[in-house]
This record gives sequence, C-alpha cells and structure tokens, in this order.
Amino acid sequence: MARIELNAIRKSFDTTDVLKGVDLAIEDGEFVSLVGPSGCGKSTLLRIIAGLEQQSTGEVRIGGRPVDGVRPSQRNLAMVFQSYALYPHLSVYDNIAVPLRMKRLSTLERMPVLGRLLPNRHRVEREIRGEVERVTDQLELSAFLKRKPGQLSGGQRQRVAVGRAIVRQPVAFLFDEPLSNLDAKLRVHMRAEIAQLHRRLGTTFVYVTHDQAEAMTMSGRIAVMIGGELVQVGRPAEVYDDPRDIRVAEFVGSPKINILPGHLRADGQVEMLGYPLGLAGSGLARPCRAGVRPERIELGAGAFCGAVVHVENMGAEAFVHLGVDGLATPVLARIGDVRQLPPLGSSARFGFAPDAVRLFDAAGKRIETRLTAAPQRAREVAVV
Ligand SMILES: Nc1ncnc2c1ncn2[C@@H]1O[C@H](COP(=O)(O)OP(=O)(O)OP(=O)(O)O)[C@@H](O)[C@H]1O
Repeated sequence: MARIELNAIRKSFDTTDVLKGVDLAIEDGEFVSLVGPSGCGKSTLLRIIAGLEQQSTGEVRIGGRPVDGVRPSQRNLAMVFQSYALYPHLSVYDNIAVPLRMKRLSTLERMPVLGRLLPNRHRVEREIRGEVERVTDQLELSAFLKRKPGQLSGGQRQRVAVGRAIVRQPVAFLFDEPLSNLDAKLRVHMRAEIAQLHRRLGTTFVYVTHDQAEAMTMSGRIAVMIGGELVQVGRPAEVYDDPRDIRVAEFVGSPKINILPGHLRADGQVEMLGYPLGLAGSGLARPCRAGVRPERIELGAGAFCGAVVHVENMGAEAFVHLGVDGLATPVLARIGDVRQLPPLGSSARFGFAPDAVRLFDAAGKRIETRLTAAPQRAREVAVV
C-alpha cells in the first residue's frame, strides 16, 4: 500500500498546457476519483503517476519516495485500462498468470518447450496456479479459466483485467475509465464490484472517469479537474453540496444544477428577475448567479411561476422543465411522487428555501455567505 503525492505537476504537449500545476495527496488505502469533462487532463495525470508519461515540471512521490526517473514496471503499480489490454490469444488463466511469470521466471524458463525441462519452472508454476485460482475465485471467474477474451462478456473481460492487476499485489491500482465500454446496467453492477474490491483489498485506488455518477458512488474523495486544474477535492457529498466553483456545481450532479441569474444588492438582498430570493448579508452590489439543485425546487407554491414545457417521467421520479419568462433555459424540478405531476402546458408555481441556494460571483467563484431570510412572496413572474 502507498501514499501518492503529486506536487505542482505541470505538463505541456508542444505549446499546449494540459496540466497547470496539480497538487494532490492520496492517502494510503484511499479511493480517489479524478473526474472532469473530456480533455481536462485526467488520463494524462494518471499516466504521469504510472510513469507512462513524463511531467514537464513537478514531482511525483509514491510511498514517500520521489519516483521521477523510475520506470513504470519498477513503480509496483497496476493499471486497468478502458480497453482492458488483454492478450486475445491467451486463456483467462494465462492472461492473469502473465505478470507473475514475467516476474518469477527467467527468459529461458518461460520458453514453451525448453522451459518445461527446467526444474524451477514446475515449482513456480505450482505457486502461480495457487495465486491465480485464489484471485479467479474471488472474482467469480473460475468457470472461464480456459476461455479466450473473445469468448467473454464485457463485464467478465473487465474482471480478468482486474484479476491480472490484483495478482501482482501492487502498492496502488490505477484505473483509466475501466467501465466505459460496458452497457449502462452492467456499469452500475461493476461500480459496486469495484467499490467492494477496494474495501476487501484496502489498497490505494486512483480512478479516472468522466462520469460523475461513477465517481460519486464509488470513491472516498473526488478530485474535480477542469481545464488542466484541480478545482475541488473532497468527499462526494461535500463537493455536491458545497461546490467552490460554478463549474464544479454544474459538472457534479445529474440532472444539472439550475443556474439562475441574480443580483446581490448593497443591502444584502439577492434578487432574481427582480424578485427577492433572500438575504446574503450586506456587501458590494454586484451581479451573481444562484445555483439550486432540481431536488430543492418546490413545486406547487412559491414566488415564481413557470410553464410546464417538458416532463421526464422515469417511473420512480420525474423531472419537470419549467419555462420562465426572462430565463434562457428552463428550470428543472425533481418530483419524488410521479402521481403528482403537473400536466404539460399548465403553469406551476415554484420556489425554494434560502438554504437551497449557492451563490456564485460573475467569475464563477463561490460567494461564501448563505442566504438566510425566507424569500418574500412577491408578485408572480410571468409565464412564458
Ligand atoms: N501525446 C499527446 N500529444 C499531444 N496532446 C495530447 C497528448 N495526449 C493528450 N493530449 C491532449 O491533452 C489533453 C488532455 O488529454 P487527456 O487524455 O489527459 O484528457 P482526459 O481528461 O483524460 O480526456 P478523456 O476523458 O476524453 O479521456 C487533450 O486536449 C489531449 O488532446
């Protein structure tokens, strides 16, 4: 097991700065997900940890030691890729045994015919069999040992890739979008398997994904990367509830948070479309943006009124899209009880409690103060 430390990591490809000074400490045994939109640099960061890519400046430490200049194979890390990188011509058993054979047998002992004549080969192969069987039992792969990767489902292939990583007993596992080739249902199932695997092994996991739901449901902490910068690191619930930056608020959570244009008055009142939302303490008058999660929008009463322009009924819950005059995008409200859905085309009142609002300044940085007073009931905002 190992602590992984990234200090001021920068990476440029030609003139493009892909990583702009990333600092992150991943504790021994922790499960941290690097999450962010496509192209934000998360795979590059993972590859730098693995030693597959060299940072332009900055330092990587694994288990307290700097590893710059240490070859990937010497870092004792296991990487699981999106493509699984299995050998198509080898059986499940041999795919998992490969890293052990590479480590414990000499080139001569690995030779198919000559190797068998060497006494050490039999002893090592017996040990390897024991270890491969232990891992394949754990991963419920015992029934497939003789099959080739082409004869397996996506989920089974993914488990073989994980098995091959586990047998090496690495100090940390690095996952690069390992579930993105699977269908939605299997992905949800494999999320649970990977989280359980982490609990069982207790080894450091670093997991790259662009899927915020994957990161939220599996990891102890998530590190949100945007445009080559680490914008926020924290427990999933903390990042969801207390985003420090509007880009984080918009990236985390599905469906997206509602962002409403507002104005912070000098007397501390926050207004949206000229209607009061609550008090944020006195300060400088300035434009701001109010973020409200769909589940915090209360339908049926409140200061605002919108036209029901679309309803997404998922069975167990529904999302109502409310067109509001003066807003470019509809406000989304989550409805827990789908029997209470307003009809399409009707108008619906809505509001939200002041503590549901997260305020951001014009640059997208979080305004610390939380709204306190209840929004005053005002005349309705016109329906679109
Ligand atoms: N070898 C390379 N040469 C030039 N540019 C590169 C190279 N590798 C990555 N990049 C660029 O660096 C940026 C970050 O790439 P990276 O693969 O780290 O992003 P990512 O966040 O993992 O994205 P995705 O989720 O799409 O995989 C991208 O703009 C990419 O085009």
